[in-house]
Amino acid sequence: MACLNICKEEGSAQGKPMKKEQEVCTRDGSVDRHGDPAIRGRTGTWFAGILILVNQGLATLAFFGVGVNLVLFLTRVLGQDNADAANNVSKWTGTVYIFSLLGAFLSDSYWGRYKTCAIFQAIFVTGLASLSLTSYLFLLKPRGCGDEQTPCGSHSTYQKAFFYFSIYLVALGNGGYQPNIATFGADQFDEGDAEEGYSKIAFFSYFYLALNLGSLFSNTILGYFEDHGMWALGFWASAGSALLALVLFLVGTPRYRHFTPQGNPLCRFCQVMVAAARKWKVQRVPNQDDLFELEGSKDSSKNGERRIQHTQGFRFLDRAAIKDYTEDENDIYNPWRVCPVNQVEEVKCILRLLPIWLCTILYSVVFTQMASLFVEQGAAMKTTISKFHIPPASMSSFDILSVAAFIFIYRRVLDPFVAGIRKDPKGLTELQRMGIGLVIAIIAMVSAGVVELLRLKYAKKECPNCESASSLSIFWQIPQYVLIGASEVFMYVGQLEFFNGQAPDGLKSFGSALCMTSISLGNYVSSLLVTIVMKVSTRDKMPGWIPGNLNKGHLDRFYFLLAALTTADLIVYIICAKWYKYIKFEGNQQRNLGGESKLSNEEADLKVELEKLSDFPKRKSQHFPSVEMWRNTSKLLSNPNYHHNRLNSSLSDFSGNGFVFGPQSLLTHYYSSPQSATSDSLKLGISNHKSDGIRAFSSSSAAAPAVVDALSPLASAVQLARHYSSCYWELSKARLSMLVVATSGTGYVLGSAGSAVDLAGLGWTCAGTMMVAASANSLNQVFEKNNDAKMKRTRQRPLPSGRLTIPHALSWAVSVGVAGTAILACKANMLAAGLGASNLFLYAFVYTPLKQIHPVNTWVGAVVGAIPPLMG
Ligand SMILES: CC(C)=CCC/C(C)=C/CC/C(C)=C/COP(=O)(O)OP(=O)(O)O
Repeated sequence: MACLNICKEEGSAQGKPMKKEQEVCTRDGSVDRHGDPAIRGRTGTWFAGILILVNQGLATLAFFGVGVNLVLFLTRVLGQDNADAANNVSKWTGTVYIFSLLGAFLSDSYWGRYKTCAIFQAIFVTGLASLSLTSYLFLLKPRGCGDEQTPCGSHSTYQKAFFYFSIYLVALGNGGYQPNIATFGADQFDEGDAEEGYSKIAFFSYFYLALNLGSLFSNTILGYFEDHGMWALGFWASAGSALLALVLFLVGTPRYRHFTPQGNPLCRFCQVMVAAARKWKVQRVPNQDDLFELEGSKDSSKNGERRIQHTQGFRFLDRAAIKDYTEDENDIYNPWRVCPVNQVEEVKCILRLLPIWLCTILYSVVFTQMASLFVEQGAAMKTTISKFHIPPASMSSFDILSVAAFIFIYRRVLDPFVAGIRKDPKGLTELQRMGIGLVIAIIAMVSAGVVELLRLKYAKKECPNCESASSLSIFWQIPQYVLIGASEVFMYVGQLEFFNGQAPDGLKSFGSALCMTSISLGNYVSSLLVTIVMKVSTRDKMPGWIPGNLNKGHLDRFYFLLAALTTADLIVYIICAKWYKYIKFEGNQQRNLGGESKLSNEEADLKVELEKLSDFPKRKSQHFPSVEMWRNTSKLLSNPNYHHNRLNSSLSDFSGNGFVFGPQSLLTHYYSSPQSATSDSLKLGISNHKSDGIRAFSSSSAAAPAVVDALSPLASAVQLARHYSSCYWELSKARLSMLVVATSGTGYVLGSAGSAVDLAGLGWTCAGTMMVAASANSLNQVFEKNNDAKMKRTRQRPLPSGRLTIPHALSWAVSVGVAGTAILACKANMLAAGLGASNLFLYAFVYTPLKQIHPVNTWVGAVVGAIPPLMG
């Protein structure tokens, strides 16, 4: 009601007709900083979201600026031995994750996410500043010590105490802030709105990307300085970055949306358990109507929290909601005797999440290998290219690049592709994605095992007695890093979305903390596993699988063991995922992120109508819309809720997801001007309203067969051929590709200087280059469909104009790309094919995503342009 009032004031204050409630206020119960219902246009969404993403990137940079080389600091500066240093780092890392539970608890119960983030970030900055100061003033003595050659002097107990106090402040600050910032970012998008719900899902991917980019900077640049003894610089840079992150966070204060904390969840949990146990002997579990519900102001759902639908599982807990008092006692109910259904369902939700969460721990065991055994394996390989040394730990940059590329591939290609195939805008659910993450993790472990086998083979052949060395290049590790990066995108982004979306409203931060604790437990399980493996494998005086000298061990077997364990975990996971029931809310409070439905009720109705309409192209004998279709359409259009913008945004939402429905343009056409839809244009499925007057086919190429039925066979064949050839021409940016071919051909001719030009070779090289360039351009357009739709220059391209579907364009791109590379490989040489394929990758998967992120993409574009002459 409060929301309605505010919205009324909004409308009348401007002297305009009053806007509808859902257009102005958020529908998820979020409030602004004054506690009033949040107004959609003034709060949240991407302004707040981007601030939070940048804040996360900077804070991660700061955290890893300390974490990445802490073990080196302890050995070189504080003079600890390797084992003590490793132990201290493990304790410190573990503490970060324990503090994450504390942060989640405080924010869910009392402080709310904004306050918790601000307080813990302030602690984080204080810890970093104190660490920088302590190091600079007391620990880095004599000046310049702490690199590989110069050890530092001894330190007093006070100085060491200051150091530990500082790094544990950093742990407290980061731990308490981390789970809350992810959830707080997600809070900025209203699930009740289709567009914002979609942005919320995107937010989790970008959040993970920001996290990775921040750590990339620390792993490479800060790591380099610290490794060379410039510790104070590294720590001050971290402190500065954390301070900047905090300032940016505070800058967004007026724009944030908030959710009111719901009180101590531990207490609510215990109440349900105690109340259920007290009524253990109650025979009959009543039906839902007999269960206790809070009414009026006591109902937490009036407080922004949605009521969870009653579910059938864990029925013994329903006993907690059996009323065991008479009606007149209603006002003074004892929460330790009877609990409302919503409270009981909260407990059930968490119990359902636990098996899934347990299955994710083994994935984290695989993930942690990247920071430990992968590095040791890399150190035992050939780490030089000519005179340049590649630090084995820096190979994790491939993981980070892979994360960036796969976030993009997942969001722009795979999800729309799956949605297109399933004819369902949902795409993959979080649980499915986490399953895919496990599968990729298994492949990564197999790949690491195979590389280790090869490494051992080379080591034994060339230098049987060498200490941990092999002539196999460290670049053979790239696939395992890339695969781990890909698996993270599916597993960790899926996990973030899943635990955040599936946790009850009062426990959202706890949901994010579950992800963090899974990583931390992965660390502990990993060291437990290593200990067990070493104990078993060192029996009978054997060196064991993972000895100091890896050439004497069998790291390959350890990787294969992990692959086998992850496979077993995958099987258990599938069973748990099948058993899992997504959270559902009562009435129109249905959530969008649950995977069951990403649509609000309004959109769901619209989708049903559209799905009926989408049958149109399949009914080949019907060239005119059926009476039922007309009725559905007019019902849809006469409904005032489906105002123009909403309809269009819903349509573009569906098509943005690759959801194929034929009469999209038809429907938009009807809606914008029902009278102008001539029966001819309906019959042909051709829309006449394109701005450039081009008669284009209707939005989906799936509609083409229906169109063709209306014509004579020959005319239809010609029409189809013209349609597709013009689509492929435009998709391949044929004129640009021909220019590329010209540079490649010139290179070929210049390269044949002194001898006659082999014309056949020239022809094949040009053809191959043309096809690979066409493929690169087509992929570029697939990834840029949504952006192209926004610009006048590009909105007529085949994908944004709806003349071709994404799966169709992808099939074309893959076919010409593979064929072109094969032609170059067979008819030119492997170098040309390799350059062509790499250039395709560079343009489609590096330049294109970078284009939206940073102007540095122009440099990548320059390289892309420079490679074709080299191919020639
Ligand atoms: C052999 C091989 C793979 C060659 C590739 C050559 C190639 C495609 C060069 C294009 C280079 C480039 C930076 C184009 C701009 O794309 P854009 O995305 O900025 O253009 P847009 O905005 O018009 O889509």
